[in-house]
Amino acid sequence: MSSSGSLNPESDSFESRPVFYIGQHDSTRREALTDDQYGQVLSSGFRFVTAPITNQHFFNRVVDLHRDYLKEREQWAQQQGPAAGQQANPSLPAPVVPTLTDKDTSLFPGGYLGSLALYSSPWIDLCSPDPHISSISRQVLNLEAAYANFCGARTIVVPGPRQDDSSRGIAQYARAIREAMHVANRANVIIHMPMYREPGLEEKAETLSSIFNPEKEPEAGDKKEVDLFSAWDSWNTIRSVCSYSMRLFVAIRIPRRVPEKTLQERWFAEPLHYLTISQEIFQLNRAGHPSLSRHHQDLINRYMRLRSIPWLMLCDVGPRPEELATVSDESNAEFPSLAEANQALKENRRPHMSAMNAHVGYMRYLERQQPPFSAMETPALTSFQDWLQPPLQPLADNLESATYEVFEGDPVKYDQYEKAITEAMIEWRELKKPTSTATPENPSSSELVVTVAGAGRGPLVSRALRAAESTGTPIQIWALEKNQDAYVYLLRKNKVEWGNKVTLVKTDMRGWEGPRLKGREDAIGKVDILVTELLGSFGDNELSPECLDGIQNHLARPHGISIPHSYTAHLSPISTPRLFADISSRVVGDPNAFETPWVVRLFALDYVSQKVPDHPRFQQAWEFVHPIDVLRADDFAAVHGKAAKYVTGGLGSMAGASGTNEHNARHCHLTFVCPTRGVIHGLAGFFESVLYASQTGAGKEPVEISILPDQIDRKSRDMISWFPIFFPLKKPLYFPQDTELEVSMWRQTDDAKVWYEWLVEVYAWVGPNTRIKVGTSDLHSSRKVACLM
Ligand SMILES: C[S@@+](CC[C@H](N)C(=O)[O-])C[C@H]1O[C@@H](n2cnc3c(N)ncnc32)[C@H](O)[C@@H]1O
Repeated sequence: MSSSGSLNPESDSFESRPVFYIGQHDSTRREALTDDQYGQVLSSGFRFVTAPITNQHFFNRVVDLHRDYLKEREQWAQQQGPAAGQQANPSLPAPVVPTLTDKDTSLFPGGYLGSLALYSSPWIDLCSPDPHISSISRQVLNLEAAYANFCGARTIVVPGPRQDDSSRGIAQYARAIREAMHVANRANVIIHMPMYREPGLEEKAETLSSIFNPEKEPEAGDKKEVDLFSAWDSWNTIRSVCSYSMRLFVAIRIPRRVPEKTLQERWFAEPLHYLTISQEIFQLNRAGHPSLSRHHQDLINRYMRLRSIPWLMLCDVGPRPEELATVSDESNAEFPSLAEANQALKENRRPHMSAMNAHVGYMRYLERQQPPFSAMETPALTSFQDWLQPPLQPLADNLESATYEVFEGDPVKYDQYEKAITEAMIEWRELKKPTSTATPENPSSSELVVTVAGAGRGPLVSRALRAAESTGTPIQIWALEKNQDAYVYLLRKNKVEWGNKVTLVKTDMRGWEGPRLKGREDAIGKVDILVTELLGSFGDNELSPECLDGIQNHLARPHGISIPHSYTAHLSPISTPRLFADISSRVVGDPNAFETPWVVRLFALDYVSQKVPDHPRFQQAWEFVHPIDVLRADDFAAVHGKAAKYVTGGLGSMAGASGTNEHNARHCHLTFVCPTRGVIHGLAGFFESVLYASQTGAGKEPVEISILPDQIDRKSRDMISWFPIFFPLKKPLYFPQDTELEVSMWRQTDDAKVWYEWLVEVYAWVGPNTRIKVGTSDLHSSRKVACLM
């Protein structure tokens, strides 16, 4: 059979897609499968299977235990007479579930047990208001968790609470899970939750509560409005009580009706282990085969893009228990009937192998229909998803060649810089601006003085040379670099590639004396176009403003141009439970982990705020524009000398420093609107920059770069040089619906260091004109990991 190029791994045009890992769960299964049955399920296309930890025998034993206890209590009450006070004594003995025996389970260590997903008993009710039932349930869970852990289980699936209304029940459930995780101290625990409580899909299987305290079905009129976020809320309580353990995951049941995007994105950010799809979610297509709606397909495609791809668990789609009960007899397999052999031939399998399960077959089809990985989803880029990196210390540290090589792998940034330099050169000529090489003898010299400061291995120098050539602009060019090793590289490149056209200086740009122009080496000249790329994920966080302050006095006035011309920092509050868990796990070794702005390719996140008029989802914190006309540092240097600095190590310049960097301090206060309830774990930070803004007044678009999610495609599509920055919160901040999140952020400096401080406050609307404060974070500060100037 020929396969189209994009699906044939041998072909050059092969496109890869996320792989579906499909498992099977049977909600009526009360015994683990035998080896033969297991083999049969695998050969029908599944890759893994669930197994109950205990069996029907154990269930019967527990039910009998409770029944006997109730009987005993009644007898005791009759014997003791009507001493109501004694009967209500909470210290009276309650049922204790005896330890498991070999009759209670068909699981034993070894074999393929590690590849099974072990299912704890669905008939317990940890949320029960009946203290005996909740206690028995907790004991059962602990016995099962301990035994599964003993057997070497990697995953234990625990059915989630059946409803979310009782906060008492959810609290009991959450505490019981925490205890079970302590008991099963190695295995991952996965809570099986619905995406939301979809009417008609409530779990009906019997529980201890339904056996002993049957409730009447709610009347039709009792039906409440569906609260889309209630199941997520319960999950949030459970994982919070479990301190965001990295061993705790969630399996979500895909509903029949796919909910709105906000809920889909909420779950997208959670540690999803399984997506479970039960038989009733599938529709039959015209040919009678199972299929899923377009909305379901889109949902699955979205979740399959996560770095840890969730596994798919198909529930109750066969092979049916009765099919498995009649496990193929070897002799039958060797001598199949003619009809069986024919059918097997049609299905391209050997006669004794099971037929491919129709639902698995359909999922394999969906697997092939997924959009192929894009250029932004290479394995290297994907591996950076949600991976925390401490930000660079560009002044204190020197980068390695390999780091520069990574920068240079992204042509988009350099293309935009080249475009900006090109436009600046063209407009310089159009506007007939004088150049810094002009002298009384040669007043109309068109030779521009260009300086690339912080040249690294030289890619911007190459782009500046290319812009000069393409625009026919004569230039004198300088390249400055403080990294001595990169300087060696630049010297070589000048000889080999640039024909010694570039004047290289190994210096910190803040201490550079300025350009000595050709033919006038005894005097210091000025720079017409200053090109720098000192930008961090938040724009100013790698101290571009401070470095540019130190070199801008060499820029020709009034015509000199800085590329970049300006940059802005932007924020958005986000829910990112996985990063919170990751940072929490680092605190022991790194006490500043929660006060460090991390560079991270944010991926599994939920932007909790909605765009409304005047309050966009991404809001500008502040801006820096270059050059600056008046600098206090220049006045200070004139009085005290260039090298003088007064820093007394206070909390800001007001505490004793001379205040020469105070103009680079910033503050913002932003309001984000959240119509639905949720939780935030920190602030996502981004930047954008105008590299060059046209000066001709002809209404030309500025040349820009941006990493803002809603701007990057328009301004610098596919640019990968910067990942966002993440300002974490020490404690997750829960907020109700109709909330405003007020974010305050400061860029602080004491003339020797730069750091950020951030604070989030939660205000809830409780009336048309009344807002009350319902939560606040600590004031966080990155001063202990500040950038040194
Ligand atoms: C982000 S890298 C950019 C390198 C190169 N321009 C590129 O785009 O590939 C910033 C460079 O500026 C240099 N740098 C940072 N601060 C500097 C300073 N004050 N003086 C001179 N070089 C500096 C760093 O060593 C580094 O090589």
